[in-house]
Amino acid sequence: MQVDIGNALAEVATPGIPREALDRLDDRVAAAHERIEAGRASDEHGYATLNQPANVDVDAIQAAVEPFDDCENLVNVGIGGSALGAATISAALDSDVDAYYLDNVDPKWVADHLETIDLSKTALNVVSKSGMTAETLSNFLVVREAMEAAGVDWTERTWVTTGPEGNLRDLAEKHDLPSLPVPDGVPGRFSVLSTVGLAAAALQGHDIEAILDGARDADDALAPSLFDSPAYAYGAVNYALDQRGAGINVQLPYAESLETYAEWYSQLWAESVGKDGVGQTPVRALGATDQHSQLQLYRAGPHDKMVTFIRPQEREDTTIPETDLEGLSYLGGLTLGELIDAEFEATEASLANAGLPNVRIEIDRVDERAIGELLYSMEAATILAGELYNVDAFVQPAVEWGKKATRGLLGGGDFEEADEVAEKTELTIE
Ligand SMILES: O=P(O)(O)OC[C@H]1O[C@](O)(CO)[C@@H](O)[C@@H]1O
Repeated sequence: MQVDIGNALAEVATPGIPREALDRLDDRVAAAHERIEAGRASDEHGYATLNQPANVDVDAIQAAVEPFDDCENLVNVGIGGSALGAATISAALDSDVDAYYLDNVDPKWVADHLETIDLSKTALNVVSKSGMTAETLSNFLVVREAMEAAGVDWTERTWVTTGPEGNLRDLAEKHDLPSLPVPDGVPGRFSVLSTVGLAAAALQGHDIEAILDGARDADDALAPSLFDSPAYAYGAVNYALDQRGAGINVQLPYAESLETYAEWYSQLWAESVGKDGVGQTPVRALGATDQHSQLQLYRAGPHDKMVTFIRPQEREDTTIPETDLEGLSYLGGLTLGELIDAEFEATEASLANAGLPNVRIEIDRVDERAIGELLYSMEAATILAGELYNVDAFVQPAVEWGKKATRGLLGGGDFEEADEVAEKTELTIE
């Protein structure tokens, strides 16, 4: 993986990072790296994330999914870190198994899926670190009922990935379901390179050893200087630009297979650094599509953002047929890969020309090893940024109020503010 930070420097960008400021920041990166390495050495909560490749029991994962190797579909019920990592790998890589990620509790969306998926040929993976998440348990109960209605023995089609306690662990024990543990000391959003992300990948026939090899490549590339470490360079530049006013970071992958990656990155970054009034806001976008949507704002709007361009250096390709269409004959004989790469470079140049800071991330190709390297690198970048922001990157207390309010509104628990859940003045426009 390569990270080009040239378009984030003050020589070309506003806001930009003066080179001497980056040199000073590098001293903080070195100290942060030392802190991270100490946390890894003692398998400290959160820092243990970066030890994942060595801690994954690949044989246990393969054994857990082996009973389902006849399935045509995977339904993964989970939300947040219990879905987005596995979904990122599914979206990136080809498989004969159709994977569906039921994370949201949109009733029509869930019902439509259950009407179209042949549940008799489906493996159900229920994933929840806590085993208590309302969306996940509700969707599991709905899918189980649909399986029963379809005459499918759900206990023969289900495995569970969860912590040592909670409703899902109880369910697995009660029905003797195959189950996988979630790793200790790894917050859900950081758990893709563990059972949480890799079991679904294994079931889809992906080479999880190659994914872990890519993660090891990224681990090997960590160094006590941002100038020697692509992952730390990215985390440090995001932080430094945020400090200078680029409070938004647009994730702009130029590959449909990386669109879900932008969603995964958004949770990873936002839940990790969004604390104590600080934290850059990740925005999910897609190239070339958003050149016809948001680019106007990126180039001519406020310079309160940076853009992260991501692309594979190698692509499968398709030739554009010759044409005599007025003004478009130049496209004939080119390939769609040449076109999207030209758009990538032209859009990057357009933003650089307008002085908007941007960073280029390039991976070799969209395959297991490169995906593993990208995912691990972003985990390391986020952990480094947490050190630079001086926040605890491994908790997410701000999500709890809403959860309690939801339970309070539904009678699922005491929540004294329930009747003040949405304080607003009456000004409804009809
Ligand atoms: O895996 P669980 O415990 O169901 O949590 C799902 C998601 O919910 C959160 O805890 C936020 O509410 C995320 O951090 C986590 O990835």
